[in-house]
Amino acid sequence: DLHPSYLLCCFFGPILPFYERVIFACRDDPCPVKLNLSVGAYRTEEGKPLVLEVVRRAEQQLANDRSCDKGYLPIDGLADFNKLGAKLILGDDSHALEENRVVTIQCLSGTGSLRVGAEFLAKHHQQSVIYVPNPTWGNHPSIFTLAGLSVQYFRYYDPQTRGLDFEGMLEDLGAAPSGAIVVLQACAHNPTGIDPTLEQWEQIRQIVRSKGLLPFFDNAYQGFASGSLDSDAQSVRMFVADGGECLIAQSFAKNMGLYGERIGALTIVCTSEDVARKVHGQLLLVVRPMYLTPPIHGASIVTTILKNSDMYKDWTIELKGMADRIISMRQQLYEAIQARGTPGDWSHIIKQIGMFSFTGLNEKQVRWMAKEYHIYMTYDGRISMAGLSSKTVPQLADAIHAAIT
Ligand SMILES: Cc1ncc(COP(=O)(O)O)c(CNOCC(=O)O)c1O
Repeated sequence: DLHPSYLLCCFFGPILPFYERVIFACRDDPCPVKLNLSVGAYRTEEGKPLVLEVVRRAEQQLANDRSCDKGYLPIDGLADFNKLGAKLILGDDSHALEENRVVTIQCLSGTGSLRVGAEFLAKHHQQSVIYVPNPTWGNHPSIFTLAGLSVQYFRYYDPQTRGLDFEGMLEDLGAAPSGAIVVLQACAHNPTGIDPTLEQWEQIRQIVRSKGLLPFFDNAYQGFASGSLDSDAQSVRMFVADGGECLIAQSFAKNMGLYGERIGALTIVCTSEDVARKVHGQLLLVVRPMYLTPPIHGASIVTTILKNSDMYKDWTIELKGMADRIISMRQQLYEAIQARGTPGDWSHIIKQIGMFSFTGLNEKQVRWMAKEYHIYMTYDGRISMAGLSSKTVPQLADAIHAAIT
């Protein structure tokens, strides 16, 4: 009969994911000019979180609407949200939507969509092997393993070129067993910031289809990468257009700034309306014992914005503003590094896209920069470009120069 505290101590051992260790080290650093570049959330030029103006207007409209209540949503969430969210990623002219081959259910943001999809696949898909990029978002392996899938990796990042290991990726996908699930980050790859070109996506699509692999898109940054919702959806739409099956995890955390509302959706594109109907029923059986029904507020905000053409337009303007600020930070950091004559080719800083940049700094250099310059990033050298501002770019460029030379 183990004493309860003994059990707890077994669980809360010293091993914290490196992500948390960096967060705590930064939090505990008393330096007034410390710089936290490890958090994957947008910050303004002033370093503050951003609530979009259009979100505030939508919330005001909801607050004034006396017909709104706080009753349970259905298990699959807010119907209008599901419909509008599916159109956002698949496109207004999607044949899959016209042919009723699409199932979309509201889930707890991107993470919840990935988990529900993984639980569904573990239960119904004939292959339990799921391939993820190497490297990938740190939470992917746990989400899929806990759902009962067996995680394998395909080559993705080439440390020599600090770019995509495209040949290695194709070779690994070509060697995957038929029916294996393949996780593809739709845009703004986390942690590398490296996306395939459209031509490369087409080659990836051909090998996935020819090998009978099942694509599972993680679409956490639509519109946030390039500033265009349609451009950032091209990889997904390329696959859906060929009539094959795929899963898509959607998040409104980054592109609508709704991190804490936990609003997202899982879309499964099927080969027929009849299969879609059966898949929908099975998804309800996954969700009900997991969390019964999803939260209403975030879904109401997104639906209010997506169904009102003026609010939708205003959202796209604010969204492009966030993407443009990050792109500007990339350009400013690259120029500051160049101005210091820091050895090496740093063009990957401006070639990469989205929230993150894989700097190529090693763990020793990252730890030294934290100690000497109070600059914090994950130990794999990933920095959140959203954490930078025009004022702090010189501080980071100085630190990189000192760490390299
Ligand atoms: C690729 C990817 N998928 C999914 C998600 C999940 O996002 P959410 O569940 O908030 O929608 C995220 C969120 N990233 O978290 C920040 C970080 O890596 O520091 C993500 O990056």
